[in-house]
Order: sequence, then structure tokens, then C-alpha cells
Amino acid sequence: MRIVPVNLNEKSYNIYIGHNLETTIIDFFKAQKYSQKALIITDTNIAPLYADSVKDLLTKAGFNAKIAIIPAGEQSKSLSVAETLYTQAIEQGLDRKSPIIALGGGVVGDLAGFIAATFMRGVPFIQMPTSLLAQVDSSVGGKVAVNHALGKNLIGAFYQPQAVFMDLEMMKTLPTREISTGLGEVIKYGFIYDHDFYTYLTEHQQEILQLKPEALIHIIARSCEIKADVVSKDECEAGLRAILNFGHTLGHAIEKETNYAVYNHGEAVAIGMVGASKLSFKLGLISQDVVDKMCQLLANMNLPLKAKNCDAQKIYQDIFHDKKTVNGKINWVLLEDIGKVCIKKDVPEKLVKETILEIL
Ligand SMILES: NC(=O)c1ccc[n+]([C@@H]2O[C@H](COP(=O)([O-])OP(=O)(O)OC[C@H]3O[C@@H](n4cnc5c(N)ncnc54)[C@H](O)[C@@H]3O)[C@@H](O)[C@H]2O)c1
Ligand SMILES: O=C(O)C(=O)C[C@@H](O)[C@H](O)[C@H](O)COP(=O)(O)O
Ligand SMILES: [Zn+2]
Repeated sequence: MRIVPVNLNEKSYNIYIGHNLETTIIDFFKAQKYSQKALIITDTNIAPLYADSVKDLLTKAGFNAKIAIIPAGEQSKSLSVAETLYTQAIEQGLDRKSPIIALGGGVVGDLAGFIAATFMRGVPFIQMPTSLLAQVDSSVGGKVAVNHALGKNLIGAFYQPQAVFMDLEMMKTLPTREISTGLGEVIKYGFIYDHDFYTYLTEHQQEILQLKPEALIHIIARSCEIKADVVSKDECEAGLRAILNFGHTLGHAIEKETNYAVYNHGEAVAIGMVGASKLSFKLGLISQDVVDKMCQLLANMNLPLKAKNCDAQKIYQDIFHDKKTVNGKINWVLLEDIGKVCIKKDVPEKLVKETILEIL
């Protein structure tokens, strides 16, 4: 088992990565001063696979856990689904010290975290991520949210989990498409933070796609280390943390304009990273070679480089709802090299519009 710490003073926690985490999980829950009633939030795909075993672990740790199941898919990251979960939490008699456990991908994690942050003004929150994307990104760092009809993650909070348990056995049931989805965010870390990690990804593509254990644990642990490092320096995105949003300004707009039904998050971010790279090239920040390397690695990991059936005008309007927009000016996360990013505002409208057309 690998343990990656997230250092946030009194909010610090550990990420446990490995196989057979049962004893670690039971010991963790036994050691907490939580109330006895717990709520496991999961989705319709994951519930039949893993919910009962997690409930059994909690029973062994002395908890009375209930399972709440939401429909699988991004549409569940909504205030209306959140309301059904508040109702279940109240009806089941959860109190301020009752832990909420997110058992699922990023959708379950973001939604359950939002419930944990707001129910009774905050209850203990534990992440058990089951998708690659959730293991390498969404379960770490405390961004929790639901979507609004006008944009992605517009209603949310920073609310850290108290522990993150990543059971690599769960990767065995993950659909192939979801492996590539997670790799979208993994590739992001190489480009924004760590040239050596980018090199590793290019040299181990097959092992990674086949989820060979050594490669899998390396990409998950390194991604978590990078995210933990950034988050521990800037928990609430006052500055540095914005780099984790590379590719997301355009990516979120693409998700919204395709009704969250065509491209999943990692795929939309892949297209958004192509856009951000092209924009960086147009501004003279990087050479065409870096753009080509980005496109090649994404394509090799079976990720899309362009979005179909999107209206360029609408994408242009959507990007102003990005949370990095201040006083009507978008803060763009752009590349200066592989492993190095910068943040720029005042990017000419013409270049942004040209870029949007090139990724549609
Ligand atoms: N909070 C953050 O920092 C952060 C970071 C990145 C992404 N996100 C959010 O995460 C969400 C995307 O997460 P995702 O890609 O995990 O999507 P998801 O939660 O929809 O999971 C993808 C699909 O895989 C299924 N699944 C998950 N684990 C499985 C397993 N082990 N076996 C079988 N099926 C499994 C799910 O039921 C779902 O159908 C988006 O809403 C995105 O905005 C948040
Ligand atoms: O943790 C972060 O910070 C990120 O930006 C990680 C992103 O991969 C993630 O998709 C996040 O939810 C996007 O945040 P948002 O603030 O743009 O909604
Ligand atoms: Zn993301």
C-alpha cells in the first residue's frame, strides 16, 4: 500500500492506494469519534458491485450504515438530486458527527462532498473513489460541487475529505472508455507540472492502457502527489491551484454544450487541453512541437482532439462563466513548455475565437 499525505495543517489527511485495504479502512473508522450512523452515497452502476462490501466493513468498524443510490451519470450532479440525498440523510437520523462516504467516480464524489459540506453545515466526509479519474484527481483536494443549467460546478465549496481510500481492485470493472477518461487528467499533470512524468507516460503507454499493476500504481500515486503538492500550497485557488484547471475553460464549455451526454469530463478536458496548447502556440509561448506532442499522447490514449456538434459562438459565450473569470476577463492557463504553465488574461478575442474553431 502507498500512502500519499495531503498537508493542510489541521485539515491534513492521507490517501491510501493499494489492494486489500479492508483492515486499513476498518481501523480508520474505529479510530474516529464519529456518530454511529453513516451514509454511503453511490451510483446505480457501482452499488451492485461494491456497496455491500463497504457497508460490511463499516459494520465491522461498529457503524450502522445506510446506502443511498443516485442514477449514474453527470446529470446527477444537480441540486435536485442533492435534495433527495438531504431528505434521506434527515430521514435516517444522521447527525453532525455522522460520516458521509462517497463510493464512486467523480460524480458521486463531487455530489456527496457537496452534501457533506452543507448538511448540518458540515459533517465528516470520506472518499472511496472507484474510477481512475476520481483516483487521480477528483477525490483529492476538496473541490465539491453540483452543476447549474448555465455552467459546470457553479455551486460548490472547498471541503476536504478526512481520508481517501483507493482500492485498485475496483479498476477491474471499470469500462475501457473510463480508463482513457482518467488518463486525460493524468496527462494534464505531466504538461502542467512534471516533464519526467510526461516522459514516463509516453514510454509506458501500453502498460498504462492495460492497467499493468506497476504502471497503474505509479500514475495514480504520482498524480496524487502532484495534486497534493499544489493543493497544500493553495487550498482555495487564490493563485497557484488554477493550474489544475488547465484545459477546463474550454473543456467545461464543451461538456455543457453537448448536454453532458457526448463527451465525459476527461474527454472534454482533453479537447480543452488541445485548445489551450494551440492558444499558447498562437501567443508565441510554445513551439508547434509541444502542441503536436500533446495531440499525439492524447490520441495514443484514445482521447478525442476535437468536439463534434458544438456551436463556436455558444462555446465562446460559455467560457465567460468559467470560475477563473474576474471582471469579465478570463484567466487562461497556458503552456510555456512541457511541465511549465503560466496564467494570462487579456488574450486577444480573435485568437480565442480562432482556437475554438480549430477544436470543433
Ligand atoms: N472535484 C474535483 O477536483 C474534480 C476533478 C476532476 C473531475 N471532477 C468531476 O468528476 C466527474 C467525472 O468523474 P468520473 O469520470 O469518475 O465520472 P463518473 O463518476 O460518471 O464515473 C464514470 C462512469 O464509470 C462508472 N464507474 C465508476 N467506477 C466504476 C467501477 N470501478 N466499475 C464500474 N463502473 C464504474 C460510473 O458509474 C459512471 O458510469 C465530473 O463531474 C467532473 O467535473 C471533479
Ligand atoms: O482540483 C482542482 O483545482 C481542479 O481544477 C481539478 C479539475 O480537474 C476539476 O475538474 C475541477 O472540478 C474543476 O474545477 P472548477 O473550479 O473549474 O469547477
Ligand atoms: Zn477536471
